[in-house]
Amino acid sequence: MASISRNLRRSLTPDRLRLLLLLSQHPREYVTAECHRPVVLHKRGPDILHDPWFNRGTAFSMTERDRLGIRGLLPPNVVSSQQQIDRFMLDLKRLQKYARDGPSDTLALAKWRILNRLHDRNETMYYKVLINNIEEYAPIVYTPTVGLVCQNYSGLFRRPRGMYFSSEDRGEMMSMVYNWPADQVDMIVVTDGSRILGLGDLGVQGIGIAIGKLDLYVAAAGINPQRVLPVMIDVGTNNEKLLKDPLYLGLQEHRLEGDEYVSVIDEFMEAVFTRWPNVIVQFEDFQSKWAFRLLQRYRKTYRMFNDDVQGTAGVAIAGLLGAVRAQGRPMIDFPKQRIVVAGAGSAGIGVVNAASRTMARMLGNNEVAFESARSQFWIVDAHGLITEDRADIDPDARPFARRKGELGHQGLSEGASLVEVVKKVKPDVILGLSAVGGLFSKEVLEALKDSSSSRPAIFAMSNPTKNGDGKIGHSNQGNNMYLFPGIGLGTLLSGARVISDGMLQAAAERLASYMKEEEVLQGIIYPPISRIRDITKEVAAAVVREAVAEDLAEGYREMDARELARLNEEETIEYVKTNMWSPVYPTIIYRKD
Ligand SMILES: NC(=O)c1ccc[n+]([C@@H]2O[C@H](COP(=O)([O-])OP(=O)(O)OC[C@H]3O[C@@H](n4cnc5c(N)ncnc54)[C@H](O)[C@@H]3O)[C@@H](O)[C@H]2O)c1
Ligand SMILES: O=C(O)C[C@H](O)C(=O)O
Ligand SMILES: [Mg+2]
Repeated sequence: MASISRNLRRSLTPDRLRLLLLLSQHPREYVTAECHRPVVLHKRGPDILHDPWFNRGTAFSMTERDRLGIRGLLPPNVVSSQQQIDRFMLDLKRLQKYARDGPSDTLALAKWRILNRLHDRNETMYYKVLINNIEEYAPIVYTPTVGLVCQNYSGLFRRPRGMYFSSEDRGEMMSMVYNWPADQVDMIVVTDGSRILGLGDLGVQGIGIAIGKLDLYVAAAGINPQRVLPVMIDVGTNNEKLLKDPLYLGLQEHRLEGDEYVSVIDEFMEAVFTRWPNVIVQFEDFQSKWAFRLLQRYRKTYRMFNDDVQGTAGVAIAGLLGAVRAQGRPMIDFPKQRIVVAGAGSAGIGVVNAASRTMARMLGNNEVAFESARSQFWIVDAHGLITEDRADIDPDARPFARRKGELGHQGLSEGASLVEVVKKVKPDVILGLSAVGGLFSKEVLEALKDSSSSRPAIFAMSNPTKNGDGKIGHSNQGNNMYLFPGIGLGTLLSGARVISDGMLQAAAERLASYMKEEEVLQGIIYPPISRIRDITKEVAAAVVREAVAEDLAEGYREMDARELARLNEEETIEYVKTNMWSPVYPTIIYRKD
C-alpha cells in the first residue's frame, strides 16, 4: 500500500485502484479474473454499508463514495484492505492482552461493545435497555467509558454511525448532507474532536462523544432516534501519536487554523440548516478558543448552543444554588458566596460568566452589582491564580482576573497555588473543571476546613472521572447531562429560532428547584440519574415557557405559538411528555413507492 500514494489513489478509477491494490497486497496468484469482475449493485447509500456482501467500510475509495452516495458516511481516511485487517487484528489481539494484563476498563469496554452491537441491530430494543437501566448503562454509553471508547476508536470502529465532514470536503458539504438517509433531523451533536472530555485532541475518534450525547437525547429527552445525527468535523489533528498511527481513521495532517477553520464550520452550518431548517445543533468538546468564538458567531442566527460552555454553566449554577440551600441559607444569599474555580477553559469560564450574571441579577443588575459579583470569584488555571499581572492573559478570562488592589490585603499574588488560594480566601465553594487528576488533594481539602462557610461545597466536575477529581463521588457528579437533553427538547418543542440566555437560565433554575428541601439539607445537590427522564421533561417545559415568555416560540407541528402561550405550567409539562418518544415497536405498514 505504501507504494500507492494518496494522490494516486484518489486519481484512479475505483476498478483500476482495486486491481492495483490487489496486486500490491496479495501474491499474484490470488488476483484472478473472477475477483476483478465488476459487481452490479441495485442499491445506493447507507443500504450498501449495511449489506455485508458489498460493504467494504473505510476501504471505499473517494470516487466510489461519490458514485454510491456514501460520501460523508465514513471516516475520511481511505484505507487499504490490508490496513483494515491490521486494525481488526490489533483489536482482536488487544482482548487477549487485556485479559492477561487485566486493566479494569476491559469490562466496561466489553459492555460497550455488546450494547453497540445491539444499537446496530435493533434501536428500539437498545433504547429500551438503556432507559430501563439508565443508572447502570449511562456510564457505559456516555461518560466515563465513552472517553475510553474514543481513545480506542480505531480498533472499535465497526459500522459507521453519523456523518463526517473533513477539510477535504470543502465545497461539497451542501450536496453531501443529502447522503444522510433521514428527511427529518431534530438534533445534531457536532464535535471537531479537539478537546474530548479531559483527554485532549482525539481527532476523528471524537465522533464517539457525539454518539454518546445523542444516546442521552433519545433516552432522557425522548428525541426520536431516527432524527438524531452525530457529526464529526475532521480538520486534522495536532495529536502527534495519531498523526503517525497507520491505523488512524482521520486526516493525518495538522489542524486547520484561523479563517480556513472557520470557513469549514460555516460551510457545515449552512449545509445542515439548508437541508433541515428546524434542526438544533449542539457544539461539543471544541477546544475553548473555538468554543467561545463559534458560540458568539452563530448563536444569534442559528438554533445552537455549546454544551460545555452553556450546559455545564447551568448545571453548576443549579449546584451552587443548592449549596447555598444546603448551608441552611436563603437562595438570595448566593451573591455572598466566595467561589474558587480550578480551570479556566470553556467550562470554567462558562461557569464563572453565567454564575456571576446570576449573582448580578440578584443584586439589581447594574454596574455595581456586576462588579460585586465579579469579586466573588478566584480562578486558578495551570499557571496558578489569574490576576491582572499576568502577561498574555486569555481574553475570555480577563474580566475575572483578580485586581491588583485586591491582592495585597488578601496576601495573594499572580500564580498563587490552589492550596494558597483556598487557605487565604476561605471559600464557600471550590469547583474543579481542569481535566487534571488529584487537584483537590488532601492539602486542599484540609485548607477548606478553615472555610468561613458552615458547610463548604466541593464540585468535582472534571472528566473523565478516572483522571479527574471525581474520586469524591461519581454517581452525583454535576454533569451537563442534567441539562442538555432538556435544553434541546424544550427548544424543539417551543420552536424557538435561537436559544436565549433566559431559556438557559430557566433550565438551570428548574434543575435547582427540582431537589426537595430535605434532600438538599442532607447535602444531596443533584438528583439520581434514574430520574433523568423526569428531570429532562421538567427542564424542557421550563425552557418552552421561557421561550414563550420571551416571544421566541414559533410553535411545533400542530401546536402554534398562540396555543403554546395558552398552556399553563402543568399543561406545558403534559405537552412535553406527550411529545417524548418511547421505545415501543410501532405498527409497520408496507407501501411501494
Ligand atoms: N461535568 C461536566 O458536565 C463537564 C462539562 C464540561 C467540561 N467538563 C470537564 O471539565 C474539564 C475542563 O474542560 P474545558 O472545556 O474547560 O477544558 P479546557 O482544556 O478548555 O480547560 C482546562 C483548564 O484547566 C486548566 N488547568 C490545567 N492544569 C491545571 C492545574 N494543575 N490547576 C488548575 N487548572 C489547571 C487549564 O489551564 C485550562 O484553563 C474537562 O475535564 C472536561 O471534561 C465537565
Ligand atoms: O461529556 C461529559 O460527560 C461532560 C462534558 O461535556 C465534558 O466535556 O466533560
Ligand atoms: Mg463536553
